[in-house]
Amino acid sequence: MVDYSVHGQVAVLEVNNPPVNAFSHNVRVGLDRSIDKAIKDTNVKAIVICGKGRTFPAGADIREFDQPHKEPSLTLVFEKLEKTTKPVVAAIHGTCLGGGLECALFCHYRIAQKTARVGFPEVQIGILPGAAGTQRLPRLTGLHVAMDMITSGRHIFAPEALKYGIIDEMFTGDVINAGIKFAKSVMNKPLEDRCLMNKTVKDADQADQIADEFMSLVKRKYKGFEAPIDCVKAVKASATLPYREGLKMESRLMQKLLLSGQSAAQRYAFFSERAVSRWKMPGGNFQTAKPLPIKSTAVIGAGTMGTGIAVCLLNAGYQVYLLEQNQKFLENGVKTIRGIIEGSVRLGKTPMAVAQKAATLLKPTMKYEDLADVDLVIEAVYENLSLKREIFSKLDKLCKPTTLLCSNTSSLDIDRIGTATKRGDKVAGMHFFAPAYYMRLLENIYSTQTSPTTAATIMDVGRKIGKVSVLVKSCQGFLANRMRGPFAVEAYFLLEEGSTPQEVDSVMENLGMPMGPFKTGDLSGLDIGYKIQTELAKSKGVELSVDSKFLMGERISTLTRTMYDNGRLGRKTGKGWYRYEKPGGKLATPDEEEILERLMYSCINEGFKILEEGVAATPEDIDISWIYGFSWPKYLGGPMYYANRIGLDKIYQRICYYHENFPYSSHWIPSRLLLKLSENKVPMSQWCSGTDSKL
Ligand SMILES: CCCCCCCCCCCCC[C@H](O)CC(=O)SCCNC(=O)CCNC(=O)[C@H](O)C(C)(C)COP(=O)(O)OP(=O)(O)OC[C@H]1O[C@@H](n2cnc3c(N)ncnc32)[C@H](O)[C@@H]1OP(=O)(O)O
Ligand SMILES: NC(=O)c1ccc[n+]([C@@H]2O[C@H](COP(=O)([O-])OP(=O)(O)OC[C@H]3O[C@@H](n4cnc5c(N)ncnc54)[C@H](O)[C@@H]3O)[C@@H](O)[C@H]2O)c1
Repeated sequence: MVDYSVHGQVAVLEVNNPPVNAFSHNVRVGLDRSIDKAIKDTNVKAIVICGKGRTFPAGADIREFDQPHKEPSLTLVFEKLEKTTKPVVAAIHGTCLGGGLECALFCHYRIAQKTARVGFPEVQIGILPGAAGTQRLPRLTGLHVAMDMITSGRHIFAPEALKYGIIDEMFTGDVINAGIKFAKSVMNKPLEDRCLMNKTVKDADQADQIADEFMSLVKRKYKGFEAPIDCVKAVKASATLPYREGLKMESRLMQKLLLSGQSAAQRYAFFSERAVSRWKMPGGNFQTAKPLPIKSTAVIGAGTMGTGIAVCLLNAGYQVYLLEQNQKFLENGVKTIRGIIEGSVRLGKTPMAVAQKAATLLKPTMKYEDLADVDLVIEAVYENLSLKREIFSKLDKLCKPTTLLCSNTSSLDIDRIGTATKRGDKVAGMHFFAPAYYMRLLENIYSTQTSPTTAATIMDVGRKIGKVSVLVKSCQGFLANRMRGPFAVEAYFLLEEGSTPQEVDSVMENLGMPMGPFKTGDLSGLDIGYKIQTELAKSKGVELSVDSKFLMGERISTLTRTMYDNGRLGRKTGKGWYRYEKPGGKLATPDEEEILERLMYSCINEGFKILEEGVAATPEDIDISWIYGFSWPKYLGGPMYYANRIGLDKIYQRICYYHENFPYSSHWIPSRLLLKLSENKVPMSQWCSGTDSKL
């Protein structure tokens, strides 16, 4: 777990725990022994700590937080480093994060490869840097930088770390050689001044003001999250309390956070985000199918989605042909794309070099012929099946045989789009979420024809453009919108029954979602719901009228049509739900529990049906889709995780209750899988990732 070697007078302690050299229990034991050995060896005059393989330790082993803590603790091991009279050098490459950075902060010196990143991402899993990080980083950087890094969890590259004094020097080339060379240069130098515990925090006199500033920032920016608040408290303590007292405060807050439900949910989300990349579909999976190389791409339609998708592709270095039917829309689209990228440069989120390259990669066009040689097309025209089929048929004839043809449709069956071509194996869905350049989720969809190679390629593109991608089977609405369907429909029904948009929204916002269903509807455009409803009716051969309350025996809301007919399309027309007149205080107080249950339990029920049908392979696929597609609060772990926390039998009973009361809404027909799991009291660990037998 820790490889020990001596090079002349320098002992090298190389942490060897792939893939990320996390400080699991046996690494802590191995490091403890190796430190003792190096201290005892009189021939050793300096010590280098580094990581084997791809990285310096990336932190504590997160999986161990679910188990009882085993000694030695990280702090206990690391304190030996600071106490020794031999200089200790952290030689950093890859990602030096969390407990890894804390280890480095106990060393007397830190050097890093130019491409290395350091940071304290603990806040993202609902905890804080609990091995003295909150007390030691401010002693090096001052409160401001430490508060920023610890409350945001952001990683910084070596040049920025050098600027803040977190590292002493940057190096190129081999880590061990650089470490040994540096260690030799500092042998026999006095060490008192290199021990952070002896230092004071340079801007301690402004502790109150800086802490207040960050407290209001985190409460606004990370509304509902507990850890950022405790991070501010712990970092402030570094300036207001003696070192040992500060450590006690850090430890108290850490224990509180570790025991909180939020951290458990956020850790679940961390592993789920990784689990969804291990996709599978009939005939292949992430291990057996290899992605095709993609260099040039095309986006069809320069509207809301097309422009956002183009930004994602351009920022990742893909060439993008942007095709429109209308010259004016094309010009506006190009302006929008430039505006988004320039705005991102101004905010420091996109490097200038990336923006300049993006400008050269964008090829606006009105000619389909320009798309003949591209490797991937993503269509984002109006939500209309016959239009999409017409475009796919044209592309099929025109593009080279290897071109993949994908649609950003929100709901249309990919099989029905694929059959317009003779290359169904190369047709798939790539469903982005609005705004496409911002929302992290990419829902990739396979049809009965799509090949695993196509799936592997679009999952790979998703990764390269920085999305969290899930792969699902095609069905009406796919995973996300199908499950979101009951959520939106119930919200409309609640209105028809007397609630106001503000009331419904605030219940969901109090749960932790950044926006309730009506504000979200205003943002996305209320015409989309109407078009989806009309397309669905058309596919069933039904003509809807203004007062249609049923579609094929199923209750539908008349409000969808009313809003559309009145031109209240949301933000884009300046009026949507939020200029809808409130029926002035005469309605009964809404039953918040019912709002929550009707919105959430209906889609949880749909989630179990999605699992039952294999549309999503795992509950993690669903939860990650909600976290990244609908900004579901990570601290609740996703709706399936949330359902499990509430108890599947309670959920099942309430679903049966609503089914009895709302017989015309098929989304209340209880899921068979939910019944089975709740009857048999199956723990979530058994219906999580890869447990096919559950079905
Ligand atoms: C309850 C009573 C109280 C008892 C008292 C207890 C006291 C405890 C005191 C604790 C002191 C804690 C000190 C410390 O401050 C805490 C920490 O260090 S928390 C961890 C901080 N680090 C992170 O959060 C890093 C997370 N990882 C990443 O960001 C990325 O993995 C990466 C390192 C940037 C690498 O990214 P990629 O190259 O893309 O690789 P993957 O992300 O796919 O990861 C590969 C593989 O590794 C798994 N993994 C990654 N990090 C960890 C980790 N820290 N622990 C465990 N496993 C990790 C990851 O899940 C992948 O595996 P897979 O899931 O695919 O199987
Ligand atoms: N807006 C959302 O929130 C959202 C989210 C996810 C998916 N979607 C889906 O994305 C697609 C596009 O939605 P949008 O909101 O961007 O629509 P939009 O109306 O903003 O843009 C559509 C664009 O497509 C262009 N277009 C139409 N026919 C064309 C053709 N034959 N050739 C070239 N261009 C053509 C139009 O001129 C228009 O600029 C739809 O399928 C929609 O369901 C939308």
